Amino acid sequence: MLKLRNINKTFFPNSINERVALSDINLDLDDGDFVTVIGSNGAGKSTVLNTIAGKVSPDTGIVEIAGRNVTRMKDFKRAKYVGRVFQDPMAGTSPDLTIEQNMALAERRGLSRGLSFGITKAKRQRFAAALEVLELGLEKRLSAKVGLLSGGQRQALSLLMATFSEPKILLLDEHTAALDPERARLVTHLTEKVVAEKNLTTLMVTHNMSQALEVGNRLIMMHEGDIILDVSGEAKASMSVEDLLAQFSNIKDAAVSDRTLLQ
Ligand SMILES: Nc1ncnc2c1ncn2[C@@H]1O[C@H](COP(=O)(O)OP(=O)(O)OP(=O)(O)O)[C@@H](O)[C@H]1O
Repeated sequence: MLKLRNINKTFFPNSINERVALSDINLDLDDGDFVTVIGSNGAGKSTVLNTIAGKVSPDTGIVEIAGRNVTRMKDFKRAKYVGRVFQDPMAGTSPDLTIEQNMALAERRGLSRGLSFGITKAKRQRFAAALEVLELGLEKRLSAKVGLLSGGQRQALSLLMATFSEPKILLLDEHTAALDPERARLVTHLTEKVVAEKNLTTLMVTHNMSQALEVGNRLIMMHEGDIILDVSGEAKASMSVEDLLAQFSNIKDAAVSDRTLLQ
C-alpha cells in the first residue's frame, strides 16, 4: 500500500544550518498495516510523515501509494489518498464552522472546491451515523460550532474527518500527546476502532513507548534519519518498554534521550 524507496532529505544543504533529516529510508507497508513510529527528538519521524503527505519533497527517492508514484504530486492533490491528524486539536478542524460544515469539507477533500457546503438531509444522516461510532453524542450536535468542543472531542472529530473519505494511508502525528491521559486513552481507543473498521493502512508517531507497543501490528524506531528497528507480529506483542530501550542501546550504543525515555 505504501512504498518508500531510498528517501533522502537534507534541510539547508551546504550551509551552516544543514540538517540531514532522512538518510536513505526504505519502508513497505502492507494493506491494513498499523505501524507505530518512535524515536528521539529530531529523529526524522515528522519528516517521514511530511514526505508521505507531500508537505516535504525528498531530495532523492520514490514515494508510492497504492501502486501509484506520487513523489512529485502536490500535497493538495495527494490529500485524497492521505488522511492526517496532528498533535494540536485545533489543527484538524475549523472552530467557526459547525460540526456538519467541517464534515462536509472533509468529505470533499481532494475534490474541487465549491462555494456552498451543500448539506442535504441524506448527508446529515450520513454524518450523524459516522459520529455515532465515536459514542460522544456529537451526532446530536451537528449544528454546534466546533470551537465549543473539548480538545478530546475535537481530536476525535479530526480523526473521523481524516478517515471519512477512506484514505489509502492514515498519518497520525502524536495525535494524543496534547490530551490528558483519560482523553488520550479515549482517542487511542477510537483510533483502533476506526482503523480496524475501515482497514486503514496507518502510521502513528508517538513518544509514548507503552502506547507504541500496545497499539498496531508493527513498530519502527527511528534515530538520526534512519529506521533502526522494525518489529511486527509476535515479536512486537511480546516486547516490553525495557526490551525496546535495551534494543535501542544495543543498536546505537546510546541511551534514549529526553521525552522518549520519560514516557
Ligand atoms: N522544515 C524544516 N526546516 C529545517 N529543518 C527541519 C525542518 N523539518 C525538520 N527539520 C530538521 O530535520 C530533523 C528531523 O526533524 P523531524 O521533525 O522530522 O524529527 P522528529 O523525529 O519528528 O522530532 P520530534 O520528536 O522532536 O518532533 C531535525 O534535525 C529537524 O531540525
